[in-house]
Amino acid sequence: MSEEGITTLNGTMMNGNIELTNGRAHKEGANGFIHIKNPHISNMDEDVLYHFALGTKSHDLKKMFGDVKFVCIGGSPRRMERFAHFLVKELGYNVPSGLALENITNATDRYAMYKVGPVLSVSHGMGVPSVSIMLHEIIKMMFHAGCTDVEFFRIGTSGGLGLKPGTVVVTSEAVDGQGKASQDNLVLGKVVSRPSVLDKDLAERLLQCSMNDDFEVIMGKTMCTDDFYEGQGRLDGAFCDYNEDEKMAYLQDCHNRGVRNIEMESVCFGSMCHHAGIKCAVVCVTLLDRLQGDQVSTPHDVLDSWSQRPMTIVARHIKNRMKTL
Ligand SMILES: O=P(O)(O)O[C@@H]1C[C@H](O)[C@@H](CO)O1
Ligand SMILES: O=c1cc[nH]c(=O)[nH]1
Repeated sequence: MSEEGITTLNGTMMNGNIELTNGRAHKEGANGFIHIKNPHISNMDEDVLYHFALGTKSHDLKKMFGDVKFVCIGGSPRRMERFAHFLVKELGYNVPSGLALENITNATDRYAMYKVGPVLSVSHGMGVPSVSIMLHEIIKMMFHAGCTDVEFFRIGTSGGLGLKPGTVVVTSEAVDGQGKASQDNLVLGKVVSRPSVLDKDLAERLLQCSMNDDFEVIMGKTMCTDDFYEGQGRLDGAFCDYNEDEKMAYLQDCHNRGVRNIEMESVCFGSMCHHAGIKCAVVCVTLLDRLQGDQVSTPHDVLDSWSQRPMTIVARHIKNRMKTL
């Protein structure tokens, strides 16, 4: 292990898991390090991050990503490219004229990734399987790069419950369709359940980034489902075995339990970041009020401008944090 704490892997036995921290010996509870709870990684000759077309031998991950302090993720590649351009403006970076921001993963089209100073903007596709693969690889990438004190944000869209469409929700707690704040995963045929934990302080700070904007920012629980249609109680999927009263009773019950919006990644995001010792937050705009209907019929140019709102909030937070780095 190097003194600088960046060159080699270091294994420590913790709570029955091999906990790898990149660099300096890791003290239990010490903040800042990315935790890879996998004893096999340190025995591997090379770690290929297949879906990003990156690897520990083919790329100098430390040089490419060692300075990253913020990882912002969202479903759509185009939106995350737009966020990168927005950051260039907000953070005052210069992209030499004639040059475009480069999609770092352009050898594959699974995910898109842009880097603006200490910020990564990465797409994750739709739903838990897609975001889970992406997070495994991005967490390992951060680990191999020796990154510390990294904050992760999901910047997304959602269906609101009892909110004016266009309202932004900062998630206080991510729960599944049964109200559980944990992610169940089938591993070797058995259910492995891990708590989904978002950082409360980070959520408060994000809420305070709301200014005199023409939209509201509120804090509330977010429900994460495995499906957009039946999973979110819609009546307009290809299949539906319940009636409108049953749908409304379910959504009203969710609302009564404090759920203010519904999307498809937050529980997994909170569970994987927490397992890796990463502070994380979820900020989503609501595209419609699910107590009023199911179809997203607002024109796309309006939806596009609404999807900018979570970016505005997170960019303000990043600017504030960068003053302290
Ligand atoms: O971050 P995005 O807006 O892609 O996330 C939500 C949840 C699903 O992935 C998708 C459904 O339309 O939008
Ligand atoms: O209703 C909605 C809107 C966006 N994303 C969702 O998951 N649900």
